[in-house]
Formats: sequence, structure tokens, C-alpha cells
Amino acid sequence: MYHLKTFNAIASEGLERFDKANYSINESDNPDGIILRSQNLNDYDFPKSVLAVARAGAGTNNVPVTQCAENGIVVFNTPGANANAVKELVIASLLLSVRPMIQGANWVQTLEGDDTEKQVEANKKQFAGHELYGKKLGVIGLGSIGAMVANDAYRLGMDVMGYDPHVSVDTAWSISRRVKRAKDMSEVLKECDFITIHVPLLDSTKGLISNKELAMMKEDATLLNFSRGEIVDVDAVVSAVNDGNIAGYISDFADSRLLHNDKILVLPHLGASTEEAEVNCAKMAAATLKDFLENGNIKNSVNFPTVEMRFSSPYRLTVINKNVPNMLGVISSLIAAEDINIDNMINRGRGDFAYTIVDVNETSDEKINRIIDVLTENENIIKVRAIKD
Ligand SMILES: NC(=O)c1ccc[n+]([C@@H]2O[C@H](COP(=O)([O-])OP(=O)(O)OC[C@H]3O[C@@H](n4cnc5c(N)ncnc54)[C@H](O)[C@@H]3O)[C@@H](O)[C@H]2O)c1
Ligand SMILES: O=C(O)[C@H](O)COP(=O)(O)O
Repeated sequence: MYHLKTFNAIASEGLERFDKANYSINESDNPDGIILRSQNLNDYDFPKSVLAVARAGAGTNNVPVTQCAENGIVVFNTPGANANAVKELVIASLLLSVRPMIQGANWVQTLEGDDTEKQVEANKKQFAGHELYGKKLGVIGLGSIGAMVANDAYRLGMDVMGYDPHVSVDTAWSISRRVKRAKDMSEVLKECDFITIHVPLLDSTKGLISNKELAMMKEDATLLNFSRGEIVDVDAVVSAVNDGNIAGYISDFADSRLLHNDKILVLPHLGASTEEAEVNCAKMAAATLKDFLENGNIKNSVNFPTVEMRFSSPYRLTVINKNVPNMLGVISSLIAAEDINIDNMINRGRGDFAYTIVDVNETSDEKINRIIDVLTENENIIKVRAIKD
């Protein structure tokens, strides 16, 4: 029986993948797995029982990812599962920034008398706008969301320029060849009428857009931030907007300093809040967590490598260790010392950590437990599990 703990509302389509015979949800103080959305776990006291955390979403800045790795906790996210929802909101925001639809619609509601049509025709000029067609959009971060935004903005007739120094090969293939690759971020900042940011919040991206970057932007340019509030220096962007150095700011991250300003549109973190995205994320998070708990396979982790192997033996040992020399030697010689045959084995390292799956042709709990006890005492080994087929 595995025990799970959830934070935030996780779509039932995901949770129902955990069959009741083998899983309990929110019934134990010692969960094996955690599923969450934006709940901040950075100061959370993780129970020792936790083996994995699945973020039903893209950003994992609300989880202490490195600390989890040090404690042998695998952190997953759901790459791309909510990208379409964010893309649609970005496109809607671009349209809202050039067409004062909300202001016009609100004004219509204030009209009195029965000559509504006459009043509308006489006054609609104040809500005239511009078109996106032919304007230049800069996309900073060409991952799942950025790539979709770039492609669809191009289809709307915009000139699109993208910047991403670490773009993945898969994503690069998905981006239209009509999207120009910028050589650095300043090229995007200086040339574009709209700039939209789609990077994760990391130490290297905190304050990515501050006074210096805002000063490079055109006076009539609009900045959009659907990534994380901390990526844009709020005081700097408010000053840039108020001083007329840029035309406007659209953010999905509320902050009191951004409120009550006609040139700033703030949304209540709605990027991924469509039913479809919530279901996609919950299903993907459930699938990866289940595969890890039941089979020890790792896919879509942000702190461990992808390591997957079909079960081929009665027993599977999984080992999380520091990425130092001779760990495979230590593991395999202990198994050999118990006169056990290795059927299949896979190992991958990522940064300071590594993960190994070993399928062994053995059925004796006693022998397996002896191996686990010795491995657990090794200073370079963080966590060992035995999983029965
Ligand atoms: N508003 C929302 O509700 C919402 C929803 C989903 C994601 N997000 C945020 O958007 C972020 C991106 O999501 P995604 O699914 O596209 O992630 P992703 O991992 O697919 O793409 C991120 C891209 O950013 C690039 N990048 C990293 N540092 C960069 C830098 N300094 N300059 C340029 N590019 C850089 C990476 O190389 C990668 O290609 C998430 O990490 C999350 O914080 C917000
Ligand atoms: O990083 C993400 O996926 C988004 O910020 C979504 O957050 P949410 O799951 O709280 O809507």
C-alpha cells in the first residue's frame, strides 16, 4: 500500500489513476509521495517517508529541488502539459494590449437612455486600438510555452524573434523557421514591440528584467510576464511604465505595487487554470509518480536523470547515490557476494547525483535485505529500495 499526500486542488482525472486497493490519499502522516501545484514547500518539513514529489505543473521553484535530491527525494514536473493554456492567455493578453476591449465593454454598460446605438457610434473612437499584424514580438525562453507562443504569433502575422541560449533539440525542431533566432537578449529588448518571458525561476533568472534591460526597450513596447513575478524587478518595471520608458506591463503574478495603474494589467495567476490543463497536468503527474513508486522508473524529473527499464526479474533494487566513481562496482560486488545474478542494470548520473536500477534473479527477502543494509551504510548512498515484481 502506498500513501499519498496532496496539496492544492488536483484534478480527479489524475487522482483516480491511483487505485484504492493500493493507494491511500491524505490518510497518512507518512506519505510515500506528494502531489501538489503551487503550494510553497520551501520551508516544509518533509516526513522521512517521502520518496517523491510530483508537481502538477511546470515551475518547481515552490519545491526545494536540490535539498530533495540530497535526501533522495525525486521531484517530477509535467513538461508541456499546461503549455497550450498559457499560450492562449498570452495571445489573449497581446490582443487586449492593443485593443481596449475591456474598457469599451465596461463603458457600454454605463450607458443610459434608449439611444444606445447613437451614443456608441458617437463615442467609440476613444476605444480605437491597433493591430498585432506586422508588429514585432520577442520571446525570451523557447521551451514548451515560448515555442507555442512564437509559432502562433507568427501565424497571426507578427514578426517573431526568439532568444534561448539552452533551447532543447526537440523544441528547436518545433519552432517555425520563420521565427528569427536572436543572438542575445539585448537584441530582443531593443527591437521588439512586445516582449514575452517564458523562462523558469532560477537563481540565474531572478531579476532577469530590471532597470538595465527595461532601459533598452522601446518607449512604445509592452512587456508580458507569465513566468514568475520575481523574474521581473517590480519596482523597476513600475518606474519604467510611470516614466514612459515602456508602454505597459502585463503580469500573471499579482503584487500590490502593480495595482491601480492603467498601464499595468495584472491577472491572478491564471496561466494554467483551464480545465484541460489541470486534467493534463494531474494525469501526467499521477502517471510519473505511479511508475516511480511501483517500478522505480524515473521520467520527467527535475533533479534526477531519466532512467527507465522494463521489469525483468522478481526483484528490483533502486539506488540513489552521490555521483562519485565506483558506485556501480560497490553495488554489483555486494550482489555478487550474495551469489545473486544480475539480470539487467541501468545507471545514469545527473550533476551531483546518480540513479541505478538493478533487476536481480532472486526471491529471498533475507538476501535482499542484507544487501540493502550494507548499501545503506555506505556514505555515498542516499536511498535504496527493493521493489517486487
Ligand atoms: N502563469 C502560469 O500559470 C504558468 C504556467 C506554466 C508555466 N509557467 C512558468 O513558465 C515557465 C516556463 O514554462 P515552460 O513549460 O515553457 O518550461 P520549459 O522548461 O519547457 O521552457 C523554459 C525555457 O527557458 C529557457 N531558459 C532558461 N533560462 C533562460 C534564459 N536566461 N534566457 C532565455 N531562455 C532561458 C530554457 O532553455 C527552456 O527552453 C515555468 O518554469 C513556470 O515558471 C507559468
Ligand atoms: O508553473 C506552472 O505550471 C504554473 O504556474 C501553474 O501553477 P498552478 O498549478 O498553481 O496553476
